[in-house]
Amino acid sequence: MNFNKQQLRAIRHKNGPALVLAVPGAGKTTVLIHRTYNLIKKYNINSLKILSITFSKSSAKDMKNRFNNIFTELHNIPVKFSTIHSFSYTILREYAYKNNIKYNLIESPKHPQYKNKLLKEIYLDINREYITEEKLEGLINIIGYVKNMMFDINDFVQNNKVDIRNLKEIYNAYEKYKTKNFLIDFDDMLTYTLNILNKDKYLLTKCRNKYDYIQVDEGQDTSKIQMEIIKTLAFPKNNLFIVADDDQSIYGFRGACPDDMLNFQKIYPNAKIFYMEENFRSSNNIVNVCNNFIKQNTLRYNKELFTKNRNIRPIQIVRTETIIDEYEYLVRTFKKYGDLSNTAILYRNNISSLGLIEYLERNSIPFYIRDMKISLFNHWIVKDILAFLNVAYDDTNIFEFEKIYYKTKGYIYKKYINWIKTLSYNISVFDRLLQYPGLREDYKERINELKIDFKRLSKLKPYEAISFIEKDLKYEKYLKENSIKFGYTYDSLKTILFDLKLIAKNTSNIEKFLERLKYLDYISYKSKNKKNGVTLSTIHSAKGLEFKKVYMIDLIDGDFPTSNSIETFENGQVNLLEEERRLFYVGMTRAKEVLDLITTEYKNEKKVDDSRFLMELESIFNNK
Ligand SMILES: Nc1ncnc2c1ncn2[C@@H]1O[C@H](COP(=O)(O)OP(=O)(O)OP(=O)(O)O)[C@@H](O)[C@H]1O
Repeated sequence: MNFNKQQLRAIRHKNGPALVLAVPGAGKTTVLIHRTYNLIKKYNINSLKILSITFSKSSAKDMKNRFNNIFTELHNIPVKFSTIHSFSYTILREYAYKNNIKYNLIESPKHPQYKNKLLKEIYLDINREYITEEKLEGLINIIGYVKNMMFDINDFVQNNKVDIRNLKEIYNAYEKYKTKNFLIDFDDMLTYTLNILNKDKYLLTKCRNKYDYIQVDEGQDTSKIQMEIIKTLAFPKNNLFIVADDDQSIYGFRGACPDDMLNFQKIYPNAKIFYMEENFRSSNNIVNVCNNFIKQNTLRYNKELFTKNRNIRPIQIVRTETIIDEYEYLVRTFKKYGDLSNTAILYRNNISSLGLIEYLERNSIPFYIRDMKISLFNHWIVKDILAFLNVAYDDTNIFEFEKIYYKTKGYIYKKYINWIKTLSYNISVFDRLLQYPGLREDYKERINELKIDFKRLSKLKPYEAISFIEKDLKYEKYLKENSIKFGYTYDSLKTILFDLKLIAKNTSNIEKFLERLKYLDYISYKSKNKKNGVTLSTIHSAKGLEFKKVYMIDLIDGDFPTSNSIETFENGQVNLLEEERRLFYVGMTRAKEVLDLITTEYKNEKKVDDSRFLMELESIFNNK
């Protein structure tokens, strides 16, 4: 590979702190790998003395593979690429061993005190209501944010508006329970490690002596506490080499804090700063537009993104009428290509993949889902719909009815449900309700009506059944009234119903519909090992990757950028909207040759606006 001057300078850097500030596709990872080689081969550094820290397990693995593939002659020399968490864990384990403590990690769903389960129980205990999966994810992010930013929970609650009731009490109860039972989660790994390094001089010296060179990839997404650990370890040699692109910082919500990057020379006055502004990845068309796009952010180091690559194809904005047209556009395009392994569909929110999976599968387009963290088919809305259907087929099923009685019409109270549980389980729940002592006539009428509606529901085909639940059984009303409380937009919830109807449309009966859901769930899960299809990924998970062709979908204002970021922007705060813009930029800069930005005019039968980022891009196109 012919390195440019900027890359060579960075690769040859040996001692002292250095920050490589680079643009996307500038070869940050490439430089880090070649510098590692240089340290070992040219400067004769023992490979065991070099610690390279990456953002995620998969990037540690990718980097190790890239290193081994390029430098085959070093394949039997141990080179350490590790995440900050796994590295911290080794320190924590050693400390625990020395002090005869046994910490238990509660991040696995198999653990009896699994973090999510524990938090759900604490939430229920304190707030007297169940927490939804999304809210739980939000709660976990907030806890992670507080720890990663090294905030005190009292200060945090005082200075921030959060939509989790009794956050402070939940946070404290969670901490107390873990401490008492020697349980830790991923965030604790970091807090414990920093505490250990601060109080155990023996371990601190041992760690400092172990590594002479520390390198950090994706420095922009390192959190405050992670940076503290790294700085503590590197001291006093301070042979710290960080590669970063502040424009690609997309984990602010989890505590990523590029401030230390922006203040690097204040922390290390003798630091070298290398700029790498040449992009080797993308066509000239893509690079030029991306450069102008990101310049609209105010919170950034100014860099000039450029490339010597030629023009290939202008970025295309594709406007479709409906989401279905969006899918059809993709299918039509993909059918023209043979190999899809170098193609990606990127989206802001995981939920965008639900209908897409159905459509791609039905059209025999192979796909690979990169970050299938949760099963979408286990979404609570899907579970609700299944509960409605189960009650329709067996109206004695109190357990299923309990999941939905307050989500449908009829105004049934919890006390009625508790009472009817004392009656025979072989009788219809509606007949049992009718026996409730002193029930008013109008209530009886409502319950009778509900009983008839559920009977009717049992006779409908899947598509009609979901529409019936939505409209006639007033599930839509429930979603509308509760969406904000749950922290969603009503639209995003409607999208799930829309996708379910899309799946239902092609099935003739409920068994077939359930089979189809299970099948889609199964192939989505299995697709993890199938890398020859088009890659489906959130932009967050596509970080660091590159594809010849990229299709960004669902580019609708309110979804991307999120309505929350728009609202805070309108109230004078730019940071959330700027993080959205960076995310958009990360998505666009994954493309080498083809970049299509796709939006739709109607979503859930409602007219929607194009993402404001598309307008910004159009004005960039027009000013050229
Ligand atoms: N000097 C060079 N000549 C040609 N190609 C290069 C050079 N340096 C890097 N590349 C190529 O450019 C692409 C981008 O490199 P790399 O993935 O290391 O960039 P990056 O800065 O880590 O990107 P990003 O931050 O956008 O994920 C890769 O395909 C890499 O092989």
